Amino acid sequence: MIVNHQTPTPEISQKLAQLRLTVQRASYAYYVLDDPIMEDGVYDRLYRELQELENQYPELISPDSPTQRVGEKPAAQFQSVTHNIPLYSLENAFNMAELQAWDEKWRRFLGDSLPQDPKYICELKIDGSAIALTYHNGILVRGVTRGDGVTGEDITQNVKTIRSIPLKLHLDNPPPVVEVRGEAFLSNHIFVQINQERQQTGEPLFANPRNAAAGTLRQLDPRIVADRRLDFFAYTLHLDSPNLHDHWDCLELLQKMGFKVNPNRQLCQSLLEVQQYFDAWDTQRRELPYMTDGVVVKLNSLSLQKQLGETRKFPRWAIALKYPAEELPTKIISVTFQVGRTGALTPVAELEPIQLAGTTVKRATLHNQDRLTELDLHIGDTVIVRKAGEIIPEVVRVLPDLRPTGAKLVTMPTHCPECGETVIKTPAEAVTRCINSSCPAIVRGSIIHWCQRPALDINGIGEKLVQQLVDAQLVRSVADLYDLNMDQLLELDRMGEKSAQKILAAIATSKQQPWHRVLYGLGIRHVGKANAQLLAQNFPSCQSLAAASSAQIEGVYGIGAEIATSVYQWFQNPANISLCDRLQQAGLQLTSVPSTAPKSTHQAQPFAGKTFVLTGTLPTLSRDQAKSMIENAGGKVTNSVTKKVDYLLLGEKPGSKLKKAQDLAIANLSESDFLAMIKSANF
Ligand SMILES: NC(=O)c1ccc[n+]([C@@H]2O[C@H](COP(=O)([O-])OP(=O)(O)OC[C@H]3O[C@@H](n4cnc5c(N)ncnc54)[C@H](O)[C@@H]3O)[C@@H](O)[C@H]2O)c1
Repeated sequence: MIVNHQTPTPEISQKLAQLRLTVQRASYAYYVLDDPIMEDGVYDRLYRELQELENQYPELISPDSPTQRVGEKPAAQFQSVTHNIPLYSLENAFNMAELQAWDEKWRRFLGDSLPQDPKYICELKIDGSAIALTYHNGILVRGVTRGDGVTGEDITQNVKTIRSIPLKLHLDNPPPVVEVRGEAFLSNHIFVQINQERQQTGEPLFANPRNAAAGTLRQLDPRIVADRRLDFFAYTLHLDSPNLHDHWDCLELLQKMGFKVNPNRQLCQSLLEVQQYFDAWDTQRRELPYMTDGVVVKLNSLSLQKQLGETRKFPRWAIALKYPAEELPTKIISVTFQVGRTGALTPVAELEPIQLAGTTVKRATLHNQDRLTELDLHIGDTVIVRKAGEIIPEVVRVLPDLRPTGAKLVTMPTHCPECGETVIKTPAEAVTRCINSSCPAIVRGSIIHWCQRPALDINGIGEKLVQQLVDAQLVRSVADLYDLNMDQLLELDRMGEKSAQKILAAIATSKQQPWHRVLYGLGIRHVGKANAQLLAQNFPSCQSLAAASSAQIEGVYGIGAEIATSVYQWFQNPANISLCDRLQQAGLQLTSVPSTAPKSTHQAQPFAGKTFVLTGTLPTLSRDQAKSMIENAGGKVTNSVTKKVDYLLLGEKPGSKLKKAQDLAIANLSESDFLAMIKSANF
């Protein structure tokens, strides 16, 4: 513990009070209302910050600080009862270094009486709600929520509805008293089902299965509890017996007594093995039908556990090693504005760097003016940043309680930060745009897009070279790339003859790329890879597409009105027509082998009456694109897998929907199957 002997400044006291208030509010919403106001990762981080400040200034610790207790005292819905043995929380570790520090700490605590080769047990940390069960002579007499660890609520009637909790222990000679602890939880698909029902009846949705489980346990009507099919894994047995030497024995005995014990436990000889278990389960856990948020590491020996005992909040012999959060709080240092290839200005938050889901995040997108207004963002704000999967980090929320006094509101600029021209805001789009087509940022963006792999795939032309080419005014549009010569390239900084040759060769090769990639490369708004393919299939030449009416373009399955208008308008601009002419003269493929004529708008709808569910990431289509293609073809997209679903459109890293669909024998479609179905219906 770092103890600071300086008196806290008024700013520190104020910051700590604000932080305490925010954590208190979150804790109440989470434990008492089962309705969290922030992500767990965010809570954990703020809690840590509060803990660290309190460690630095112990005189500022107040007895009502969330760091001073386990959970919250529940609302007086059920009878409040004192636990026979306190129900502790677990200390958290967020990385291996913290796990190592815990290991050193308990070893230090034991001093000379350190045992030889202590073993660890790793168990999955089930994201449910802890309950304490008491059995008298083998009969369940009491079930209690954790509450604040000392007192909980008597929910015996509700506990009796959980089928995986034995009402009578499977023992011939049960001891007079047995205490069992474990986690009550809901499977993911029941959680989805409950929320669907709540949505239909207009009730607020549960944020996650854990809150849903906690909320269910505290339902006053046991019939509702029974209906929700809670499940239970036992993980602690309090029983004095000479035959029990370690935690592993306890888990086996619990199983014999008739409890479900999570089968994915492992005995580990070292922290390295613990790490291997933790890493392996980081992916495997996504296949489980219930949520887990970490691994609980426990010392196996019961005598060691006894020697170490507990602090006021945690056992010293166990720790929860949490999987990295995808949302964390940090601070806004400043906001910059990026101009994209379409001229759209994107506000970007420059952040105090944080480690998020395995990478350092320093910047996050703020999308557009509407988002800025919605967030009411001020410089210096503490914000929640999310990075899920491959998605660019984004600011999802502001914590206004933690705003510094006098903080400046962030607004969109009135002039383009690149070319200085006045920007315009299109009311229909929520986008602020620079409309100067020779704005260097727009030119650079369109050339980078042209050279990227899904477009013309010109190897060797990256952002730096594009910047040089535009700055030297050698390239003002993509067509200029095809006029570049050796001498011009050699004049650029750090450009050798070999590199220049390679670049010219790559530019020449790009002339072979098919029409749909040229179309994608043109960067017409809303025309992504899949749409470019669809359009090129239906309009086999640039000329035919340029001559098509908006209605004809919209007649292509998968092409909505917005895309059609954007394409149509693009070809109405004479500058774009002359760009296409120049590209054609340069030898690019603006025609494909004709296979079809533009489609009429009156085709049979191939997916009429069919219901689709999407899961995972598709190779080329975004979810929105796939959704609009299905809807344009007469189909319906829903979120939950039920018997009424006809197809599961399956991408990479699918979620639990895949398992559910397999159980219900619903047909899977890959993206290529799906595109083939659309295509065959189109021809
Ligand atoms: N989102 C919010 O606003 C908010 C507010 C308060 C708390 N929280 C979350 O709650 C957590 C703190 O809650 P907590 O005090 O219950 O601690 P915890 O959930 O971090 O860990 C302790 C709990 O783990 C559970 N557990 C699951 N599997 C277990 C196993 N195999 N062995 C032993 N225990 C197991 C038990 O219920 C135990 O009580 C934090 O992670 C925090 O993110 C979130």
